[in-house]
Amino acid sequence: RRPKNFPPGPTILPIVGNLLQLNLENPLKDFERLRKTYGNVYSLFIGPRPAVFINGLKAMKEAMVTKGVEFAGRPQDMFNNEITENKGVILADYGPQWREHRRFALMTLRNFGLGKKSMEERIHDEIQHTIETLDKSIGKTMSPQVMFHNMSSNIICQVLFGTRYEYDDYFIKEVVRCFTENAKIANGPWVMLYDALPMIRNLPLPCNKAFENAKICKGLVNRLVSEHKKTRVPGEPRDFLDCYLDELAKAAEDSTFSEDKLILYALDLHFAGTDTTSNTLLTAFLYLISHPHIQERCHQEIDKVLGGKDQASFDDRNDMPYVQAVIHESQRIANTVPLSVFHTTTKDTELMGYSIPKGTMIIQNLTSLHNEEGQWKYPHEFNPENFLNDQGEFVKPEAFMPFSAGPRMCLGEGLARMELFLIMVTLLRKFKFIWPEDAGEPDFTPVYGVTLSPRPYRMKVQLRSSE
Ligand code: HEM
Repeated sequence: RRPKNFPPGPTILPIVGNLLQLNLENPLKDFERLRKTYGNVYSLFIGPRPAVFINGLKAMKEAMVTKGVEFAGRPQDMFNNEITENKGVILADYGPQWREHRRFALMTLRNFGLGKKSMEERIHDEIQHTIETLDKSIGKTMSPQVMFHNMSSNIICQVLFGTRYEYDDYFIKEVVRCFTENAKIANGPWVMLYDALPMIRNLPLPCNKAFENAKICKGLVNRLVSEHKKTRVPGEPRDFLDCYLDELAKAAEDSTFSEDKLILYALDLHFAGTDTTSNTLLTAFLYLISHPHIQERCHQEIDKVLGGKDQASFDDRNDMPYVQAVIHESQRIANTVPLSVFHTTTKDTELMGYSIPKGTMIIQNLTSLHNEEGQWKYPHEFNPENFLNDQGEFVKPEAFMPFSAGPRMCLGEGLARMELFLIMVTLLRKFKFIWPEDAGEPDFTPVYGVTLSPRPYRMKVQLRSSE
């Protein structure tokens, strides 16, 4: 039964709750349908566990911004907590471990961005390797899937481990494979059942593959930690691992830092920084190759602003309103993390007049913001005009929240935005990307997972200087 004044929802069945009313392969359409029936704040039972769904800008702002701390918890004792052994930052509950590890990650990202070699340079270095891959495909068609994953993975690897990997290196191939597989398993049908029905947890379920993948990744990062311990110079950190080891050396007794957390913490950041940025890029390029007039306008603006400059800098975005609009529109349409990361309430609270007890699971339906009627000029089509005003200036509507909002908001937003801009501008400056004539109609329906990804596609690569 729903507690008194709890958000409404469909009838709850014993044991399974509302699971049978959802398409477990991809429940996003069901969540939209339920929103139409029950309003912007409704509830569903995942087995015996109640979950409140938040839709639309008004309710989202009240929860995530106005009452941010009250909604800043994370569910524990779920499948994904077991995978990360409660040691990272993404799934850590609201409290000292989360706070200290979040602060540390933000500080490290900032320091390695502003240090000797700026983040912009690191990103540009990696883009050069991608350009080498693309150069080999000029005049041909190629699949961008793994390329963008390798690229995003390497950028965050430089911060975390002080190194990048050749695209055929075992480390990056395995890590990218494990991340992409686990992103689909992590909220797939078997995990929904695992979380809902504790009695099945010891069975050999297909989702257990995620544990094997996590073990492989842990082994790989463990090797890096051991190497770092041998070669580091205390007080002269080369990367995130060194910084953490330095921090451990001076940690107070009540510190939440510990060596056994380091591997999963690094993996947390590596995963969060890989599958998100690359799926956003894949979506952006899918739409650019299927909307050649939009790509052409980007080419014109990039040529005009960069002129004879060697390379783009992140500051150039201020002179490129159209490109900025295209990137943001790609993020809106990509809707890369459609349900954000699940939250919980940290105390008894209220939302839009409903009462929500402490510890209730909160699911942010970010899709509901990105296609909300009244918030966008063109909510249901790919159109950069959504981010341009009548003067052609770039504007960001409030309902744009791909990184979520409030205390748990994505801590990699700054890095991700820099990557998206520099990668897209640099690649579009040099190449024209074309939908292959024999590829049929593009399929824009994304594949469901913790991150949405476009269906695999191919693109033809042309050198712009040869046009
Ligand atoms: C386009 C790229 C990205 C998107 C769309 C994205 C989106 C998100 C979203 C929706 C959340 C959940 C926020 C919440 O629970 O309210 C999140 C959390 C997080 N993201 Fe990102 N992200 C991106 C890139 C990155 C990158 C590059 C990093 C690299 C460090 C990163 C690290 C994290 C971390 C650590 C969290 C957990 C924060 C916490 O729980 O306090 N993300 N991200």
